[in-house]
Amino acid sequence: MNKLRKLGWSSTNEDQDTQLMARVTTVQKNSYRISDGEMEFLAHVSGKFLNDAGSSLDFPAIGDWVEVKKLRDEGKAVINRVLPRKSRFIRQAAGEVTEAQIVAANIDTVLIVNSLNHDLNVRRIERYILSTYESGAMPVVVLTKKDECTQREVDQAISQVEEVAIGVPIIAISSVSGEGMVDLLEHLPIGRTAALLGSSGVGKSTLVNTLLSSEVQETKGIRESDSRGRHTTTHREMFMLPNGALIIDTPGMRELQLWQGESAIDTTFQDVEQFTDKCRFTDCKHETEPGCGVKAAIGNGELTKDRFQSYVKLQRELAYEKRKQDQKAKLNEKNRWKQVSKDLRSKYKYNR
Ligand SMILES: Nc1nc2c(ncn2[C@@H]2O[C@H](COP(=O)(O)OP(=O)(O)OP(=O)(O)O)[C@@H](O)[C@H]2O)c(=O)[nH]1
Ligand SMILES: [Zn+2]
Repeated sequence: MNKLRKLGWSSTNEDQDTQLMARVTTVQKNSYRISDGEMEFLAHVSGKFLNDAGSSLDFPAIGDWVEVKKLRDEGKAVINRVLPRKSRFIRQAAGEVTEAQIVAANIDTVLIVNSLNHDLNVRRIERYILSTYESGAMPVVVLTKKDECTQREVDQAISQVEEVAIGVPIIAISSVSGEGMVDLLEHLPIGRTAALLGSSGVGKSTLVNTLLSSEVQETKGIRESDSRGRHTTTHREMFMLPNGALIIDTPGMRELQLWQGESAIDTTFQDVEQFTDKCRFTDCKHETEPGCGVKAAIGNGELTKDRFQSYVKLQRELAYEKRKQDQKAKLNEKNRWKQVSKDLRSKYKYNR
């Protein structure tokens, strides 16, 4: 029981048989790393699970609590059930190929990370706050790189953010000087699970390292019982802080920023889009085409080049993410069917 608490097990599901419970710490291609707070297992879903699963949302995600059958000697486990989720982040389907996917589950607190020194994007923060509430988690806005700003700049940024983050804690920190870390840790108590959300370069990895560094050896907590020392090279996505809080830092959450950017691109780049609407050709690349509304707007000073460039950049990132996602989805689907048919084959053998 206590070992599960360490992993964030909460009293709301105390009627479960805790001997069978474990938490998903990493999702691999067709398998999962799970921990019961004492030992780590390589886990697969059971054949029945596969047969019963209606959609990809039914499959385990990082942060999920699962009911398992443990094969201690082998360090393996079979997942029979995913427990109801307290919160969940979903990456929405794009096109027909990609199905909605769970990115992470049972997150209590989302740290919405933004950098103070450049690019403080209030609209983006607003969007992240909304999706955090939608997921069932609570947001905390973290403004990084305080050491690079004057107090006046910090105050200004905070009051800007306050306008879209009513009732949301806003904490300015510096991973360099350590300022604000104590305030931040107040939102990360023992057994609480937090995840990081924020654009590239705002300092997410640095923040995790800073939070971990006070007693680095304790970060092994979740994985240390891997007696044979295998699988230790797996990319670590769930960390325990020295104070007992859990941090999920998964690429899935990092990609989420772009997926959400997509639906919000219209509102964020309305100023640009009013000009693309004027282009003569609907598939105008805004390069050398005649009758380009964007070129005209840049020419007469209604639109700045910089603004247009960041619009192009975001669109490019989105297109790239989408391609990557579609490819991954195809692969997943293929692997899943491979697994299903393997499963059927083994059942068939067994029945004879
Ligand atoms: N001055 C200052 N620099 C920081 C701080 N935190 C991070 N940085 C720097 O900002 C840069 C980006 O930091 P990362 O932690 O890699 O950013 P990230 O959000 O993890 O970026 P991705 O991995 O691309 O998502 C690095 O050069 C860090 O050294 C801070 O508090 N102060
Ligand atoms: Zn154009």
